[in-house]
Amino acid sequence: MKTSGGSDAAKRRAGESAAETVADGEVVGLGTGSTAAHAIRRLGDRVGSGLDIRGVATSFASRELAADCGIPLLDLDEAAGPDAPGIDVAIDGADQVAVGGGEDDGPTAGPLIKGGGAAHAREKLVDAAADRFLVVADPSKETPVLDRPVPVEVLPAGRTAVAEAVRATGGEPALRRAERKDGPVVTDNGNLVLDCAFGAIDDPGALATTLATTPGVVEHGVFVDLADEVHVGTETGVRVARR
Ligand SMILES: O=C(CO)[C@H](O)[C@H](O)COP(=O)(O)O
Repeated sequence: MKTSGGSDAAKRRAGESAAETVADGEVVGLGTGSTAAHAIRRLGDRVGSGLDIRGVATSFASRELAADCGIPLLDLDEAAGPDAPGIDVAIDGADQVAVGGGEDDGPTAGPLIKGGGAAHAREKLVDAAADRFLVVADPSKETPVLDRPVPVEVLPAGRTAVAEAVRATGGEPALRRAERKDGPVVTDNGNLVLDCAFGAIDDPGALATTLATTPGVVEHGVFVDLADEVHVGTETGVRVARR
């Protein structure tokens, strides 16, 4: 399991806080990464105590962990068809989340960057299909303005064309390389990832549209208008920002 960012205790508080909101009978999208893994483990504990849920995994890694934790699983196709149960809630991590001031009603949940684990294509399918999407994060992920490189999953044959298109919009693409093998990271879908630096992203919606309409792009890691709640674990508790 890839880990990143803040303390494991903060990630655990965030993941467990979101897992506690899941109710009996729900279908639950299971995110990817070290923070979402805490939510999956907590859900596994609750299943062991009688909670009746079914999970929809967002990656090979989350499927393996959920199976190890005893969570019954559905494929996304089984969960999302016209006569299917749908997804009640998804719990997933983020590499960066824009959290607004919200002085009267508390902090507000804004857009995200995801894909540090190269799972953002399936994550977006599952998170967007859910009635409630809960983001779990530690404080190192919060920012007023998104500025991390955006992971862009590309068809291998489109790698150079997409890189040129990104440069034409002022971005700087870098092919993600594997740490434990010579060569690139290959996603669960058999594609490559370009991490594209744009500096401060003043208009995430516009960037999302530009990337989504670039031929060769399978999916990008800008998630706009999807998060309903952001559970931020701290060293002492959990803060929740709402949409
Ligand atoms: O988007 C993701 C995977 O594609 C992860 O949710 C994101 O990278 C956060 O991971 P972590 O909780 O380990 O910091």
